[in-house]
Amino acid sequence: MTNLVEMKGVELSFGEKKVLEDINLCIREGDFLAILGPNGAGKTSLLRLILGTYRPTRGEIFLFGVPAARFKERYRIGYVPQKGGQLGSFPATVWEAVASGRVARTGIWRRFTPKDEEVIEKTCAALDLLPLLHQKVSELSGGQRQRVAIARALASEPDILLLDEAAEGLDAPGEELFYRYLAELHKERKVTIVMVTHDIGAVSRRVKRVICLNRRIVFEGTPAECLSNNHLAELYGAPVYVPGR
Ligand SMILES: Nc1ncnc2c1ncn2[C@@H]1O[C@H](COP(=O)(O)OP(=O)(O)OP(=O)(O)O)[C@@H](O)[C@H]1O
Repeated sequence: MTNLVEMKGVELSFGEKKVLEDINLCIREGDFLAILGPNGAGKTSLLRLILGTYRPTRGEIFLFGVPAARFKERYRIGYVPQKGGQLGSFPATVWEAVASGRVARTGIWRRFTPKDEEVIEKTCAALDLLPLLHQKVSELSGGQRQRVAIARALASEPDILLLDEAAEGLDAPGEELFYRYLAELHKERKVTIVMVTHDIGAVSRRVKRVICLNRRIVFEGTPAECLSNNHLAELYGAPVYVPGR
């Protein structure tokens, strides 16, 4: 099985402040992984290392087998930032916003082919965005914008999708649709999924593997192992109530 992401002895510091330490991590093709951890644990920073927006202070990162600094095929990594990034001020329609995600694959100079347009439309359909295609993103609700952010990340047909608290702000039907779509992406389109989340209930039901992060990786295993051994209480420093357990 191919390693899509490999981190070896990775450390990240900002000045004197060590944000991540001794990170050894493999994300393999077909993984469905959740990263849990308290506020400030370094979860977003870990995603940013994968995205190449942060460089490690120490250690090595390989993306699809290539050293991260030399990795060019960025479209293979889809990213949904916390709260959908700055999509709220996006001066564009839903279709344009999602299409801008496709540009990561096509490059800015090439016109869209019918196949590009088909992918954009299918992605919008899967996230129930077809009725909103011509609306301005700035006029949407937070949950609708979040779906646009997810569709935008998927429009480049990435091999791996990084989601930073992406279900936050979705209502119950929106959340159900979101998880159903993730499961389908993972199963049918073989997209590898890495989600940073605080939603332990959702994690325990849906993912295959959990990583608990608090500057270091303090646990790695199945959701059942994570829940059965009090790792969460240790991680968060207090007992954790998990709905449905
Ligand atoms: N560019 C930066 N410059 C300085 N410090 C930073 C920078 N980016 C992150 N940090 C610090 O790194 C630490 C980890 O931040 P990070 O956002 O990765 O945590 P997190 O686990 O995602 O937190 P949350 O659950 O609150 O989103 C924090 O103390 C943060 O202030």
